[in-house]
Amino acid sequence: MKSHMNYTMLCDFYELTMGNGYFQSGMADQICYFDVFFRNVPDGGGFAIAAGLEQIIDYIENLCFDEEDIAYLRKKGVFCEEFLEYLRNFRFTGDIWAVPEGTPIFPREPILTVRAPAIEAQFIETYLLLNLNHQSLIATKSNRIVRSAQGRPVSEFGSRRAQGTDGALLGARASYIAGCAGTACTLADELYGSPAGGTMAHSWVQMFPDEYTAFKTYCELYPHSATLLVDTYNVLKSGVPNAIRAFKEVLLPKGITNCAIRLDSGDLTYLSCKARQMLDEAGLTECKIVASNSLDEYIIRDLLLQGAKIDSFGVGERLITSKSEPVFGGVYKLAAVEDGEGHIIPKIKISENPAKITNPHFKKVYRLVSRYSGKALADLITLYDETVDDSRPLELFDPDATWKRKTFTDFEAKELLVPIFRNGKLVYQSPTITEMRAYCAAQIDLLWDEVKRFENPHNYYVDLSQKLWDIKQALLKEQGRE
Ligand SMILES: Nc1ncnc2c1ncn2[C@@H]1O[C@H](COP(=O)(O)OP(=O)(O)OP(=O)(O)O)[C@@H](O)[C@H]1O
Ligand SMILES: O=P(O)(O)OC[C@H]1O[C@H](OP(=O)(O)OP(=O)(O)O)[C@H](O)[C@@H]1O
Ligand SMILES: O=C(O)c1cccnc1
Repeated sequence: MKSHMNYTMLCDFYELTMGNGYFQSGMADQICYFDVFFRNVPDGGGFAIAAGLEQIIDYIENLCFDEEDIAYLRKKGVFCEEFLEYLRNFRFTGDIWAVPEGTPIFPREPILTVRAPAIEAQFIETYLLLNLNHQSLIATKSNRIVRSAQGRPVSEFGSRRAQGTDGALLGARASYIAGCAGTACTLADELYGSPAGGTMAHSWVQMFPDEYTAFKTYCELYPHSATLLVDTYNVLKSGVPNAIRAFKEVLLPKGITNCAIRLDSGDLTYLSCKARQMLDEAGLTECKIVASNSLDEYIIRDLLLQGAKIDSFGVGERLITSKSEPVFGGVYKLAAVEDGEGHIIPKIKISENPAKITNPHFKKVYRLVSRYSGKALADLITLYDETVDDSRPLELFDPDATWKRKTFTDFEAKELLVPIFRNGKLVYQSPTITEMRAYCAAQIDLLWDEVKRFENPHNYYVDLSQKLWDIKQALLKEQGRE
């Protein structure tokens, strides 16, 4: 990263008023456990992809109020002087566990857990959520689009239609982790290493006296990366013929056959098939066809079903805004507190909607992967001090319909949440973005196709251990809800 922006004040005001309240009520140092989890996979998908952790690490490491912040808060007239003084030395001193970026995640399981003194744990909620929510949303959407392209590269083209600078930059980052081949966004490459590249705009073609001169000039300037936009005037009557002429006159004499055209309007199936035929007849069999124009996973799937001859896709607005479902819905909920003598007291949040009742206590998440098929079987949420013994058969049950039971054998149990901060100190070495991208692809490979399909995906099991289930039931009973 080039520069560190301090986002300490990017909190919801109630985090400060509650902090001031905890401070004045003598609860500042009470240790709390909060979980981040989400409830629904966007677009009715079978899984989501976690992203945004690196920005959270950066935020936590740089947490501090400066004199201007303190003066501003004093002016609000609601904070006591002792609390403002406390904020002067405010740092994060707690623990954080999280799933690595690129991990496939499922509803209701913790994807990040915070253990920290009350004020600190409460204070970081908004920044944590906004990062995980945004980048997980874009990673999830991007991965759907990438999968719909069935191995053909997808470039992220959305900066110009993104919702603000972070929407563009961090969206490009998340899309790369999730499988996009690169981005049109130059700064996203410089900052995060998502490879930047691109083609040309219609204005380039319009700037020249004629289309052929525009193409020829571009090929002369960039002989090794010429992708010519062929739809400014008429794709089949002028765009493709002029591109063929430019390739033949400028590139072929140099022995360069690696070139491309881009289609950005009209019927992409019809035009790509016709263009393919024309290129092949001209001997340009290696010339690739790129398509763009308000694409998403459904249109791409449709184009390929129709037999479109498209080699790669540029996808902008519908990816970078996750247009079809623009909210990820991750939440931050209190799961437990400590009583001062090291005992963990589980806490629950009740709702009329059973799906919204939280899972109490300090927890771990295991992913069970079959040694036989190599596929993920289920995730199991346990108490923090439970260990899954994967050398023995394990019976799991549906937490909402406990008579539905299944025994798993011959599996490997892998913990998903890894330590990120210990006593305020960073203990995690972030992988490179390329490693995250490779990890993401490998983890998605563990999922059955049934979980990955777009329509009515198979419901992946996220179960509770017996001990955790018992504690949840006991808390529900206490609240008269059982
Ligand atoms: N064969 C196809 N099957 C399904 N959808 C397609 C096909 N070809 C193109 N599309 C999609 O249809 C939509 C057409 O958009 P639009 O109505 O703006 O037409 P256009 O060709 O872009 O027109 P314009 O010349 O104004 O740019 C885009 O989202 C595009 O990706
Ligand atoms: O449709 P999207 O998925 O968002 O993909 C990005 C779009 O952005 C560009 O169009 P724009 O009209 O902004 O500029 P141009 O003149 O270069 O085509 C490009 O040609 C794509 O159509
Ligand atoms: O490089 C491109 O072709 C490009 C970049 C941004 C938006 N649309 C297209």
